[in-house]
Amino acid sequence: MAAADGVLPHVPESRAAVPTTSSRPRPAQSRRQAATKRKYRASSEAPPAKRRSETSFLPAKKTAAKETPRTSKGKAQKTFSPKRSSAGASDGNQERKPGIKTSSLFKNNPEIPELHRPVVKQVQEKVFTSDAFQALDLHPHLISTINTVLKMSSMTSVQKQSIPVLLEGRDALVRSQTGSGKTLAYCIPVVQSLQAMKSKIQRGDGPYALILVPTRELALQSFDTVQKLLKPFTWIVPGVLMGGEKRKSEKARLRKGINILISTPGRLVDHIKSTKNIHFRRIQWLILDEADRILDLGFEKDITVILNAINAECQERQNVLLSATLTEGVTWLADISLHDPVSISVLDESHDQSNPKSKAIPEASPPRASDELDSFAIPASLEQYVTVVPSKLRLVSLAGFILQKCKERTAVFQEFSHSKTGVLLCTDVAARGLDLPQVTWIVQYNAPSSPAEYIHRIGRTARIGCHGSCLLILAPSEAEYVNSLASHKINVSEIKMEDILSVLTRDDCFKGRRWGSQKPRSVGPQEIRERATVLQTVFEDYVHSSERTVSGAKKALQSFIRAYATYPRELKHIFHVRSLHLGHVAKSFGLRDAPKNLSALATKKKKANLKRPDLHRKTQSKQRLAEILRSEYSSGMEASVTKVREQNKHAGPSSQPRGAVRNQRPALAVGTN
Ligand SMILES: Nc1ncnc2c1ncn2[C@@H]1O[C@H](COP(=O)(O)OP(=O)(O)OP(=O)(O)O)[C@@H](O)[C@H]1O
Repeated sequence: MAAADGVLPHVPESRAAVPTTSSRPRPAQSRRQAATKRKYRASSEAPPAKRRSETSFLPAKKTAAKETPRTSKGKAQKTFSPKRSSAGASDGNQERKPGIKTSSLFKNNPEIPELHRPVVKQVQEKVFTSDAFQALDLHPHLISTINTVLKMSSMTSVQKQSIPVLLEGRDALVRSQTGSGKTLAYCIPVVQSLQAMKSKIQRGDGPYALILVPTRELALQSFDTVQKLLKPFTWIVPGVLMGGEKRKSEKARLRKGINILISTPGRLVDHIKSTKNIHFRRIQWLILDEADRILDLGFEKDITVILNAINAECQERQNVLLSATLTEGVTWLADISLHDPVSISVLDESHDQSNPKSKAIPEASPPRASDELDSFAIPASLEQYVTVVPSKLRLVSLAGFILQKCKERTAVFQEFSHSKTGVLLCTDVAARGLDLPQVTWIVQYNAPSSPAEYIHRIGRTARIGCHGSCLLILAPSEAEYVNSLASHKINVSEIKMEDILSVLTRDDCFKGRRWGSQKPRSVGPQEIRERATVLQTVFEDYVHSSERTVSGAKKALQSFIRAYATYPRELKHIFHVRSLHLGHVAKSFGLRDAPKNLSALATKKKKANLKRPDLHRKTQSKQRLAEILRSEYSSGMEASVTKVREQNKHAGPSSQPRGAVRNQRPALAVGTN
């Protein structure tokens, strides 16, 4: 048992607000076997009391040796009224009301394995150079805008390498780490070249540059940068198409004229198919930003449609493809979109700079899931941590961690009133490209499905040389994932769960109720358990306080479980729905038990899977489609949803937009100053 080996004193369980069942000392091996068996048991098959192991919070031997005999208070479950239990957190109320179960957080958990994480040498890139923008052959007004409006003086490495190449008129494939300044690496050359055109650009000319990005948030972010750079060049009009807005008003803006057009692929295809006012006659630049994400979201066919539409009207243009991670998919996209590109990789400056590519567009063949290259560059200023937490304790650990990272109350209040701190609860929609400079911690409440996804999520912090940290929360059965990260040269340090939960001892609002006239005891592991239980009970009381919140928690739980279906084959032995104890996972969403239909669904799916793998594939693909229909990416892009449905009809499950289900995975950004 890794947690707190040999350091924590034991407090008799029977005196706790949430007493444990007593158990006799058990040899380590049989405990391990019991843990393995439990691992494969769904909530409907809850283990009988006599097979329950002692808490995983203390070292096995010590717990066993100091075991307290069962007393009349030592029942598995205590009951409280929701009102009392919430209030009890602050007033130490001793009353109990029957009917509502209190969480037994520290029992029946699988053992937390010792993390043997290999230490690997991470790939690193230099972010900044000492070269000023003045060194580039740019319009003086553009330079002063960069200096005064954007408040930037020296170039980043990727900017120093890319801008001159693009100003020469070459196509480029640009790869550099998250938060290294790729947006300006293409925006500056686009603005420089368009303002310098001999015949001055007219608004009514339509698009000269097309910038494709995967999400609306990114579209707005790039639009903002372009708009700032265009300050001195008011005759060039930027515009954004991204769904969420009425198509009619987008059409009207297109009719008036947009010279630098920023769009998500789905929305653009929508307009290509339905809007007469869109044309590509004068396109001089095609930029594919966050190319890997564009592919992850299943936009391959949209990109092919867009390329064909542009090629039909104009052949001569500059093409740029940018990505933080290089995948086989990105290489495929480079093949179909770039002509004789310069390959720019900040990581490896000696890389072959001439890499002729054909401009012919092959059949859109979706890239394979396991297509990431071996290692990824991570900002040197980004500290990475992992914590192994049993499912039941996930929610309180997350809350404890957030509490730990926030400051004492008055300071927090003052900062909040100035909107400088906050916690952003988000899914993977915020994992790519978003530039939130104040974010100091990224917490991953569940693991990403690929190292590339991991890199993008953590890349929302430690941007442009700033300091940042990240925490990945893993279940005990998922601890092996650190080896998978290490094989991609990703190093993580461990934070113990009890160190996270110890923050609860700092505030008496988490104090548990006392039995009888017991004196307050010193702060120890038992105190931490009690307080974690109080916090969990507050969560459960809140969730169960209305049908709406219960239903929300159930949906979140369902999404969480479904997301397990999307882990690639090579990670299935680590992340598999069968390794989850649904009742325990339910607690991590504030539910007291696993919803009945959920376990039925899992069992049914398991059976179907065993008997008819072909049927299973079909069910899975239907589920994926359902997810896509609900996905946040689909909102405002009805046409692409219909199109996805069409694609599935004609091309079968292999053409499913990859990663769409992954959107449901929760990620979390914590911003503290
Ligand atoms: N030369 C520079 N000097 C200072 N700050 C810069 C410079 N270039 C870019 N930045 C800032 O760095 C941050 C990250 O830039 P950007 O979003 O372009 O990174 P990125 O490489 O596209 O990241 P990702 O791959 O995560 O999308 C932004 O806040 C941007 O304003």
